[in-house]
Amino acid sequence: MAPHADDSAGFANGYGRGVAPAQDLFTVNSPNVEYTSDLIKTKYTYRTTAVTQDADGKYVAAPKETLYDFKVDRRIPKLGVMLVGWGGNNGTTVTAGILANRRGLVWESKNGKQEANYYGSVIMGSTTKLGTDSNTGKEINIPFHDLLPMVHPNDLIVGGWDISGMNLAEAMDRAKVLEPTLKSLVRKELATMKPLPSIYYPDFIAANQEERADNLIPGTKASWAHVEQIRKDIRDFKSANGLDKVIVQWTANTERYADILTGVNDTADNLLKAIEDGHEEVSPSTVFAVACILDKIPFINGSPQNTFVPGAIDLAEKHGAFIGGDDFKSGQTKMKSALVDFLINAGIKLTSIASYNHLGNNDGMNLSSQKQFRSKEISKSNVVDDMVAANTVLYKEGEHPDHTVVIKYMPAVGDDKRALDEYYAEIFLGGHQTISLFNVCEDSLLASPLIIDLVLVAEIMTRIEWKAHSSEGVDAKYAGFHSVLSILSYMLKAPLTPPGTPVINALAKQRAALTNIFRACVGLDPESDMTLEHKLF
Ligand SMILES: NC(=O)c1ccc[n+]([C@@H]2O[C@H](COP(=O)([O-])OP(=O)(O)OC[C@H]3O[C@@H](n4cnc5c(N)ncnc54)[C@H](O)[C@@H]3O)[C@@H](O)[C@H]2O)c1
Ligand SMILES: O=P([O-])([O-])O[C@@H]1[C@@H](O)[C@H](O)[C@@H](O)[C@H](O)[C@@H]1O
Repeated sequence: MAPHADDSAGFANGYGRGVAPAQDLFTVNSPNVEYTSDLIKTKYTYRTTAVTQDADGKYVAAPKETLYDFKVDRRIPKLGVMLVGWGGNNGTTVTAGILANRRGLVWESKNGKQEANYYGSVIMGSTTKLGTDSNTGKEINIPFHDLLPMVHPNDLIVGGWDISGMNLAEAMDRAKVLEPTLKSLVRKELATMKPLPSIYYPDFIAANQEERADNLIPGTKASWAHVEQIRKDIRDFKSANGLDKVIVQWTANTERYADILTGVNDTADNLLKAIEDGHEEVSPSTVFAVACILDKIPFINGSPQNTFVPGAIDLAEKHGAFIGGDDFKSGQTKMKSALVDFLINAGIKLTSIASYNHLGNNDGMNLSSQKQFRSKEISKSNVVDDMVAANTVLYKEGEHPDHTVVIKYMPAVGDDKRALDEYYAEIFLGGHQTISLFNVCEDSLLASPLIIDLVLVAEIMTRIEWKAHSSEGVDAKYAGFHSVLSILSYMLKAPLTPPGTPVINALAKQRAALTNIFRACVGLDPESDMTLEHKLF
């Protein structure tokens, strides 16, 4: 989506919105924070608790301090986002939504006039506590987006690929997500947008998707030509739009899991060779991931399949490229990750979770195929594991609640997915608590803001570097965060983490990690909510 004619001013300095650092909402007054025209440099003391066990097996907890230098590039880039599956419900909805916000559109709805907004985006729609007013003692909260110099979604240039050749206006109609009055205001521009042809390996998605596959790059299994075509598409998109950076997100259909095969996708070299050899176990999403990794283009997987086979993670680490995933956490699972966190941390023993949902969009049709459903069942089921394992008072080793996930394709409800959940728990003295939820999730209107959050966070992470604080005065080199961006977990059902590191699904912990890492990058301690200033006096 080329920037709208009257938006050219938004790119005054050719480097994004040209928002001068001086316009930041706040500055930090600290000897550990230095501002230059292009950088925020901080010396940060990371405080944790190291736990060991003594000879009697008793825990010994010791405060631990690690000194880091962080560096944030304040210059906001002109950013493009390329969606794989651009012609889908999410792709068309997020594109129309960015356009509507950029233009400040207002349209008639059954409830009266509706203004464009970014509700449902944690970055654009929520606030975070900066601190406490020194005079009044009141909390000062600021828009999350202002915690760090992030790209504004109104400035995103959107493009992408789809196996369906429908232009975005026709695809928007096919999606049946948006109000006709809004569609009429964006139709003209969306009609000028046509997804690039994509790769299509029929065995990886449901057979019922074949009828829309009319916009294809030749070849039905992995090939180096496919990798090179995708790399070229990204280069051309970046050049045609005068972009500083591009981020790619998979919002195409859910694929079946790829088998993990020694000698095929277990290492970077084997994966590259498997693509060269056209191995049938390399999925389209993994081909896209490899193409992006080779050019250090951040690639995020919004679907549940195992795009990031071990060889892809190995390749990302070798190239210092960012990857993130899996599976947008938009409705039923987001609710679950908050509710289970609350119940178990309240000492209530969840013993059964039944999650049923039905939906009538194309995603639902694809998921009506068992292999694709299995990918989704895994991501929707594992979300409670960390919370259960952390509570050894309620659960013995290996014990966990019964948990079932059902998804049924019911065309009539379209994108307005119905989620029905029952949470059954043991409470005091043999009592039980039963919680039943009926949750209508307008899937694409919930997922689209997450696509934006994933882009904004992944992009700022490309402008943050760290190094261990040199005690001997010898400057170690700055480096980026680990290739696997686990900081994205708040937006994802099955968070990808660096190999061997724990998966955190508790929603509150995920948001706290995002908040406090950003706070550290401007030299502020984690927000503890202790508010001793209101408890000691
Ligand atoms: N709330 C949500 O909508 C939500 C939440 C979590 C995850 N997801 C996942 O996001 C993905 C997209 O959801 P949706 O509702 O937009 O689905 P959708 O079926 O409307 O869109 C998917 C698009 O991908 C295209 N496609 C399929 N294979 C492709 C390929 N190899 N290359 C390029 N395009 C390809 C299809 O033609 C389609 O237009 C699905 O995997 C879904 O499971 C959605
Ligand atoms: O995020 P969430 O609402 O738990 O999960 C959703 C599922 O319930 C739905 O069946 C599927 O179509 C969506 O892609 C999404 O994954």
